[in-house]
Amino acid sequence: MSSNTDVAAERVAVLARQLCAGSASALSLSVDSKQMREFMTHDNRQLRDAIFEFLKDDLYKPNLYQGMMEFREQTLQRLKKFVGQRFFSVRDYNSDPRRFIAALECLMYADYSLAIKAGVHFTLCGGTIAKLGTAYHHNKYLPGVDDLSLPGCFGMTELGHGSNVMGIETTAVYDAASKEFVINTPNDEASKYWIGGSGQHGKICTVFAQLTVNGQWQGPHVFVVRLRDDGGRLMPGVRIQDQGPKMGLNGVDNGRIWFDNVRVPREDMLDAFASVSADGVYSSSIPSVSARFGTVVGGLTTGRVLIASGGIDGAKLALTIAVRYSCARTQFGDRYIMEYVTQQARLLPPLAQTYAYHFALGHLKSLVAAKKASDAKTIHVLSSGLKAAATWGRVEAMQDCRECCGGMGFLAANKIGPLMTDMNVDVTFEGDNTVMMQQVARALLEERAAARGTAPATPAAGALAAPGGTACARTLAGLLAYREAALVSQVAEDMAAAASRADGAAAKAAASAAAFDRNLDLVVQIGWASMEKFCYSNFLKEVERAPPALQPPLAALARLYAVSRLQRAAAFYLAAGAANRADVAALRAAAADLYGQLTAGGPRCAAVALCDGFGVPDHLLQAPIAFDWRKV
Ligand SMILES: Cc1cc2nc3c(=O)[nH]c(=O)nc-3n(C[C@H](O)[C@H](O)[C@H](O)COP(=O)(O)OP(=O)(O)OC[C@H]3O[C@@H](n4cnc5c(N)ncnc54)[C@H](O)[C@@H]3O)c2cc1C
Repeated sequence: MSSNTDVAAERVAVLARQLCAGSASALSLSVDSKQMREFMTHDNRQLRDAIFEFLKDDLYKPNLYQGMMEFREQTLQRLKKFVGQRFFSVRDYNSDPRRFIAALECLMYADYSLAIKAGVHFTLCGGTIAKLGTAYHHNKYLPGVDDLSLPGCFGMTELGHGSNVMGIETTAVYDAASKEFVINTPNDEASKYWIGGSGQHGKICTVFAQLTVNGQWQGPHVFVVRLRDDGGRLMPGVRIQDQGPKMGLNGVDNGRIWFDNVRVPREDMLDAFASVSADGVYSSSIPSVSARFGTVVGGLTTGRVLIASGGIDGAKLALTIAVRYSCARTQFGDRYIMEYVTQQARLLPPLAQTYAYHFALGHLKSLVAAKKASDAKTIHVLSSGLKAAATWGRVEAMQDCRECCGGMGFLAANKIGPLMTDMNVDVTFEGDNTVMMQQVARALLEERAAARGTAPATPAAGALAAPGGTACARTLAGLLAYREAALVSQVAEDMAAAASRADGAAAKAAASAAAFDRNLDLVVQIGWASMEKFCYSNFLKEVERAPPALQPPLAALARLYAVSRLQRAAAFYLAAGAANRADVAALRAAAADLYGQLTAGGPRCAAVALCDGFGVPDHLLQAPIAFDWRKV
């Protein structure tokens, strides 16, 4: 290829060849799981293999009998031993984000508490210092993050302010006489709440506080605050209450923090985007408080990427266990339980979806690694939407996997149950999912307003029921795109109508915002529709990119992903007139056909090989039923 134009032209041609290429229907699909694993591992293969090998250490074997305090100590020891290997550095957060992400991703397979304790320390604390700090902070703190001599916390949330971060009340007032910031918790609702690692072990915390300099409020800024001294004693003015047992994730010591006139040296405000001079002059290249705050939190998307990744990897673990078990377990004679269509309908769409999310995340990580300023908005929107879709998808997939393993799914040794409770919080932290989906919808509504978009034309019903309809990628993609456009249009028109009835710019903005809130149910659906449209089109590109032997099973999974998402939204398409009863029946038939292809062959079927293609090492899969259910 001689130029970018040629590359783009070839890409379009390749995709066009794929669209409506017809059904690749076959009785069964063959999958080389080793080749699939290699294809699925986009980056840092050697690093991942080395960490997986290291995690064979006995310290990382599950201990299901210990209490909370022992679990916390074990998690700390696990983290210390991992850190001692120096697989990566917190500096990779900026210089090699994919390496940083890959190293932390691997921990999730060993234990979610370990992954979160490491994530809070390296990503939320260390990454914030790396991203929002400058050379002074890097030199002062990052070595202590890398060797864990300064266990770190991230202090954003307050008792009264979770999703609304701009509303935090912790204050930081600059005292020019002492050249220090004075940090205070003005009331109990302003106490920092849920702060991971602060209950017992944390020594430093990146604290978000409302900054005032010379009586002028400048909005939230981030300060590195010492919580405990080298001996682990609380610093003057810092009060911490251990939050005790939680629903899950009990290897992490969450705490509640109050600050009472805590003095922080002027240099310890993270100053990549704003600074305060010794004599108390505030300066920033970003003039408005809201834009400044947007830039600050916009730089911290890696945490969200890792939570999305954890959700996807959690689904991989649960699906590998449940699919293997379902293809080996017999019931009512010698029928494998995977032969029941109910079992297939609960396990195979999540399998397809997990592949779709894995590839979507790969795309997101490549955007993060490319570090182009022009991608900032896309990264924000995609990381928000994918975090919500992947974690909500994980919740559902794991519950289905648990049920599909019958009583065995309830046995803690079989891993799915404990993982479900540990991971349950991923729909909430790093941005509540409902609020995350709003970010996606807001971006689309803004784009539509800027483009002065109009309502999309409704596709004619009957396309899916036509010959080859459900095998036509263009038809499937078109319907997914239509749902996004139609929902955006519906909400945009309601917001515009509300604004047109109000007088004056402020009243119009308020009326429009109220209409947005009235439509929040649709707004969340916009988020889903947008992720489905993106994940499917991205999946098709991965099919084209795959080695020829992998293309048929990947194409079948891509098709199942689209078909199952359309099935879910059948009521929408019927109500819109974009589908009829025959279309809905065609979707059901297509799903059944794909289930047949994926499960033909019993224990050696494509579904098992596709789970093996996720590449979860056996020593981290652990669940006895994933190997021989008769030997639990
Ligand atoms: C185990 C755990 C660990 C955590 N670790 C940390 C940490 O280390 N550091 C840190 O700073 N924080 C941490 N958090 C806090 C976490 O980020 C917050 O819990 C999260 O941001 C949600 O805030 P909230 O709990 O106040 O819920 P809320 O924001 O009060 O949400 C409650 C409900 O209200 C809904 N809601 C809220 N606003 C809207 C809206 N605008 N539109 C529609 N619905 C809305 C939500 O969808 C949700 O259903 C942790 C939380 C947990 C549970």
